Amino acid sequence: MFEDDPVDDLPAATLCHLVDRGDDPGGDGGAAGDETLLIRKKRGVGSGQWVGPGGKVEPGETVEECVVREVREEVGIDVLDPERAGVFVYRSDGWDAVVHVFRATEYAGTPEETAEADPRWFPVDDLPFAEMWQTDREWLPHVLDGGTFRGRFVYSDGEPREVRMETGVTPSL
Ligand SMILES: Nc1nc2c([nH]c(=O)n2[C@H]2C[C@H](O)[C@@H](COP(=O)(O)OP(=O)(O)OP(=O)(O)O)O2)c(=O)[nH]1
Repeated sequence: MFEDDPVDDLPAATLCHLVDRGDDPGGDGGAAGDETLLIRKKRGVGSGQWVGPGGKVEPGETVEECVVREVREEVGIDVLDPERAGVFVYRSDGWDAVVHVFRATEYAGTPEETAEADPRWFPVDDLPFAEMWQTDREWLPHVLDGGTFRGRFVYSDGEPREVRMETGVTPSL
């Protein structure tokens, strides 16, 4: 899957997909059923789109530390039980990365808008795919359903040109 990629040299990044189950997920008075927290990114790579919170791993930081820090910085909550759900190599004209995807169900605090992100809960069966990275629709349903994946997505001119994915595998490189 990653034989042609310099995975050790690519920048690492994280994404967090928080799933809230129960009668009133998110505590926002919304409908019953599973919901997931997405942010509308205000700046950086992919700004304007809906994505899971996350960002680049800093020097000396583990991916687990990164995902907790990024969620706190972007929406002001503490994720308590992040687990690895997937990993993908992302290649494009201007930005390449290894992206580590986490799933979580426990958190402390209430998501708040920050300078970086506008958070909103979405029903897991009604996600805004038209305003998301195109290849997220390939893997996000598996992650929200408790599954795992590995993928390789090559974009050029903003369009996915190569899409490879396997599910039900250990989410490591
Ligand atoms: N959902 C989704 N996110 C992706 C894809 N490819 C990709 O690089 N990303 C994410 C991973 C990182 O979270 C983000 C790029 O980092 P960023 O610009 O948000 O980093 P950051 O918030 O730490 O920003 P900075 O302050 O470090 O510049 O883009 C993709 O295909 N789908």
